[in-house]
Amino acid sequence: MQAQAASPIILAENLSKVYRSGRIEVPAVRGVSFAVQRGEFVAIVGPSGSGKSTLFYLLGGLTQASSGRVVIDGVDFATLNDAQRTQLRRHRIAFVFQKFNLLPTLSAMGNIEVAYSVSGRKEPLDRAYLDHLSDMLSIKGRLVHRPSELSGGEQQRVAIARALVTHPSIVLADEPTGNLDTKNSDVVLSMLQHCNRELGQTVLMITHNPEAAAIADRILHMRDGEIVRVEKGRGGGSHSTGQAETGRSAQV
Ligand SMILES: Nc1ncnc2c1ncn2[C@@H]1O[C@H](COP(=O)(O)OP(=O)(O)OP(=O)(O)O)[C@@H](O)[C@H]1O
Repeated sequence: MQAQAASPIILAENLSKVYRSGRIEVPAVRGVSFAVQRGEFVAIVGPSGSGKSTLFYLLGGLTQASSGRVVIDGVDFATLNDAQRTQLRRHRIAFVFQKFNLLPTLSAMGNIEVAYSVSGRKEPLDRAYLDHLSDMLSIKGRLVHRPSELSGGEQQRVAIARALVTHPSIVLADEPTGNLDTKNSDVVLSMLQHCNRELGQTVLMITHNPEAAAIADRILHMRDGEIVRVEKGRGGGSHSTGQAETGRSAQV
């Protein structure tokens, strides 16, 4: 495979994942190659079962590829042991999921603090930045409450603050607006846009929602475990170069 001039922050090369259950094999991701440039906003869309979440887990190092490789900022996941992989994930990547995954016994603030401490950063939590995020996400007055006392939209906004307060270089979001009404979806998408445009963070978002996908620089369409089409989004960032070789035919 040809080397690329610009080094992508995320590189997937000939990536495949086959789930095996007894004698049954499900090829969920089939030979996918693409690159995401630093500061790019990429959306992944596709019908249910097309392999979006599996690709997401592979890119985040949450599951191991059956073949092919994922390289994050020059580091190949396959060269790392479990502890190193966790370390890379915690330092570079923030995850946002459709289900907010907040710990029920802790307040919103407690959730953010625990996640920050688990992230293993040496510097103390940036309270001023958290204040800024809380303002942007309109959750300032809600941080003392437990998840059960928050609406779904508020819970997701807390989850976004929790993800962003670590200043991650990559934000991976799996259906972040999937459980939200339009108003809350708009807040979440604006926040992702903000961290991409103003803070230069790389965002990769899976979505079923064409409106949400349209804010990206690039939209990758998946079907049957493959990327079948690449489309330019409204984001129009200037980063969409340097696709891996096999993704080139679909490049915009
Ligand atoms: N743990 C698993 N074991 C076996 N098969 C799985 C597993 N997880 C996913 N699959 C199968 O892999 C294929 C891709 O699933 P995946 O969840 O990645 O798709 P998706 O595009 O994210 O779907 P959705 O939009 O419905 O979430 C599907 O056929 C699914 O049934």
